[in-house]
Amino acid sequence: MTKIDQPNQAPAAWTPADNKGNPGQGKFTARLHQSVQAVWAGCHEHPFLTELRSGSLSLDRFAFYMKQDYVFLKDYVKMFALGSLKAWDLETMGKFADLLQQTLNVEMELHRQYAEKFGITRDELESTEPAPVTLAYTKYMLDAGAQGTLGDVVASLLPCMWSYSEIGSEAVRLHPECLKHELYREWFMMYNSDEFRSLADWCVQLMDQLAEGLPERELARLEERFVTTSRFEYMFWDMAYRKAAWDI
Ligand SMILES: Cc1ncc(CO)c(N)n1
Repeated sequence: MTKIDQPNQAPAAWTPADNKGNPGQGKFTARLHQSVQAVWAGCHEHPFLTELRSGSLSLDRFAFYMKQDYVFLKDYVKMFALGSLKAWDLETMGKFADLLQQTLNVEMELHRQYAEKFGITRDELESTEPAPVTLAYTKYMLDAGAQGTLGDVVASLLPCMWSYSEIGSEAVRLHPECLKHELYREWFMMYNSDEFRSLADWCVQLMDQLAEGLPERELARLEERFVTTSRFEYMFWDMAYRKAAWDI
């Protein structure tokens, strides 16, 4: 397996299969990246992220995001449990088990501490009711993972890691002023960290490995998973900006 030299950049170009049965060229993740270009660009340019970068995002919008993200993380770690369950080799099983333990016991505690800085108590986080978009996103992802193969688990998870890593690194590279806000800077530091980048790279490489030799019918299903959770990523930003909870 080749190392991706430029983290957060699309892997080498991909060409589709021809109609004579010859497979496409290049990495599957290049095809995936291509298929969500408009969706991910929509995320980068969504007012939630443009205002977060400039520091003008209102604290109540960010607090709404933090609370829903906590709900999201609870199901996100269950995807790691599914990853461990569906993997066949000890190395991948162990990697997902590590991710589960690390996210559940370390990242979520950091999330609770970070939320406190916005005046959100631990009780408030624990008792947050999932908003419709959060519910649709997490339950779609868990269902895709539960019904499918390890490929479905990874394809559904990949936009979470890869898009956040891209958002964090592009923000710091192109909009370094995002590190000036006393509260939001921590968020950018986290998603621009080497640790998060290597997590995203690992997930990209695993996706390519799992896609190798699969028939087009299965690749198309994995692509659909990837596109769907990418669209949910967009909707999550939009939900937070509009603070869209249940309205009935
Ligand atoms: C909604 C969402 N997607 C991805 C991540 C990255 O971990 C996150 N924290 N929240």
